Parts: sequence; C-alpha cells; structure tokens
Amino acid sequence: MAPEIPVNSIYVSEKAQQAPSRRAYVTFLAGNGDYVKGVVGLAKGLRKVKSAYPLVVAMLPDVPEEHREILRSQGCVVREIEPVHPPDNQVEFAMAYYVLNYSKLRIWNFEEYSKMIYLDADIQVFDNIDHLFELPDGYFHAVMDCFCEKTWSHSLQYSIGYCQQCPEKVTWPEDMESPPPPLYFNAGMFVFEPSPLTYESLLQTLEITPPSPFAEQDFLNMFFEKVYKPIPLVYNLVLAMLWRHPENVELEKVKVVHYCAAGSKPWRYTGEETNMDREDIKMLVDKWWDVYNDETLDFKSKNPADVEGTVTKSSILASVHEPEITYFPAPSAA
Ligand SMILES: O=c1ccn([C@@H]2O[C@H](COP(=O)(O)OP(=O)(O)O[C@H]3O[C@H](CO)[C@H](O)[C@H](O)[C@H]3O)[C@@H](O)[C@H]2O)c(=O)[nH]1
Ligand SMILES: O[C@H]1[C@H](O)[C@@H](O)[C@H](O)[C@@H](O)[C@H]1O
Repeated sequence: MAPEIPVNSIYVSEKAQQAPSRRAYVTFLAGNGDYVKGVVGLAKGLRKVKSAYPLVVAMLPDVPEEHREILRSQGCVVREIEPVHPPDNQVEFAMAYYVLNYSKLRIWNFEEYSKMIYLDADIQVFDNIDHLFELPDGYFHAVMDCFCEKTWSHSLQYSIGYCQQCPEKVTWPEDMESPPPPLYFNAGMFVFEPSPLTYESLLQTLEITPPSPFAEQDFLNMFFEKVYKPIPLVYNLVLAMLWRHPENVELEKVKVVHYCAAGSKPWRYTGEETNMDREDIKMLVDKWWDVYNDETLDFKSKNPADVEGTVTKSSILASVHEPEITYFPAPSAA
C-alpha cells in the first residue's frame, strides 16, 4: 500500500533555487563490469547534444579505481556512495541484480545540486534535453512504463494482458478485487530535486517496505505516487515499446533511448535474443556505437594534468567483462 504523501511533503529545500550551476545529470554505477562502457557512452552522448550540465556518477565502493579514472578523464564527476540494502525478505527480483539499485536512493542526498536528471547507464541521449530542468519543482517527472515483457510475468497486469500504454485494449476487469494500478513509471530516467528531508524519508520508508520484483523502481513508484507526473515517451524510449506498442512510438522524434530490453545493451549486443534482429534495434545499437566510438567527443580538459592516464583507456575498456556482484548476496527466490 502506498503511503499518503501529499505534494508538499516532497521537501523542496530552500536552497533549491534554479541556479543553472546547481543542475546536473546523474547516473549510477556498480561493480567492476561493463556498465562503465554505458557511462562513457552517456557522457559522450551528453557532450554530442551540447548539454550545458555535468554528468555525476554515483558509484558504489566496488567500482575499481581504473574505471573511476576513465570516467574522470571523460569529464564525469565521480561521487562514491554507500550501498543501500532493502530489509531482508524472501522476494524474487525480476533480475537478481536489481537489488543493487536501491543504492540509487543516495542521490537524493546530493544537496549541492538543486535539480538533477537521473539516467541509467544503459541510456543514450540523442537530442538535448536540458529544457527538462525547467519542469516545475515538487513533482517526480518520468515516462510511463510498459507491462508487456516477460520481466513483468509476476504481475497481475501481465497475467490479464493489461498495459497502461493501451488501457482500452484490455480493460481492467470490473469484477477485479483491486482497482487498476496507479500510473507506473520506468525508473531509468527521471527529473527530481535532491533534498535531505526527502532522502531521510526515503530511507525510513524503505526500512518498513518489503522488497518487490522491480526493487527501487517499485519503491519509488509507491513513494512518489501522488506527485508523479508523466512526461512524453520521447524522453525514455523503453525498447519493448517498439514491438509492444508501435502505434505509440514516433521513432524519429525520440530523444532518449533506454536499452533495457533483454539482449539490447549495445556493448553486449549479439542480435540473437528475441526481437533483437529487428532493423530498428540494429539501427539504435549502431547509433549508440557511433557516439561511443567518436573520439572527437572525448572530454578535452583545460588542465593537461586532468587527462593523465587516458592513454590506457581503450585497452582497459576492451577488457571489461559482464559484472560480478560483489557487494550484495544473491537474493533468495520466493
Ligand atoms: O552490474 C550493474 C548493474 C546495474 N548497474 C546500474 O544499474 C542500472 C539499472 O540496471 P539495468 O540497466 O540493467 O536495468 P533495467 O534497465 O533492466 O532496469 C529497470 O529496472 C531497474 C529495477 O531495479 C531499475 O529501476 C532501472 O533503473 C530500470 O531501468 C544500470 O543502467 C546501471 O546504471 C550497474 O552499474 N552495474
Ligand atoms: O521497467 C522495466 C525494466 O526496465 C525492465 O528492464 C524491462 O525488461 C521491462 O520491460 C520494463 O518494463
């Protein structure tokens, strides 16, 4: 059950005036695996679209120093965070490693920033989205998710074929005990205001909230239910939308692509998984690589001392592997 959270309880800190210097993008990085490539791609993507704001990388202590160095050399602001653990519970996460993502809650404590745009490391920005910093404070802005992929098979929505992307196709049965679920966002991209009070409230609420399959995504949906404001899907194209709801997608207008469908992470892409052989997917994966491989997008520091160590960047990146989870025990299945 969602707690009652009136709009004014999303604390907007007094310091949260919209000074441009206090705005930033923020992403999350865990482990010694290959998601660092996603962050490098994202940093270069933001540079390509001439974003005016820095990219902060909130990272767990298990990110190795050489990966931190790569990110600094790409102009990122490296911020170490402590892991956040959900209360013990027997839950089967949609993907076992989703337990890591509760640590994202730490970004509400980045109070030197007044407004931030969170982007997962498997996101690429193909058009400037700086204007989203102008969205009104006091809300949680994000794109509505789709419930049609197998990762949703634990849910009632999936079992009856209901999706909020096309609520008239399979309507919510009248004889259902519960009302249709509230609008649900994908937590790979959102606009928010850091605030120590919201941060404390998030952590305290987490302590009494049992974990659930989509980990922090479910939790944030519950916590911010009353202040959630959907934004157009061009700001976070969840790739499954291409085959589940093509009528809702105008691909040429999409600004932000989220490579979250199984098999779609560009740096692991083989084309073999279901739906990965589609022309639109191949085009989007190629587009990601074009940005990643474009050396003209590498950060050019004004201070030569800052770029020390960048010579070995390519060789380090070429050798990074899929992540090993070192910080959290694997969650037990229900
Ligand atoms: O080993 C890892 C695993 C994940 N991540 C970070 O965690 C993010 C989320 O992981 P995925 O991108 O693999 O997850 P999905 O896109 O499938 O996840 C969706 O559901 C998750 C539920 O926990 C989160 O809400 C996430 O933001 C949302 O897009 C990554 O982008 C990355 O920033 C790492 O740094 N290292
Ligand atoms: O929010 C989720 C998440 O991003 C998963 O990675 C994806 O498999 C689902 O389709 C999506 O609804």
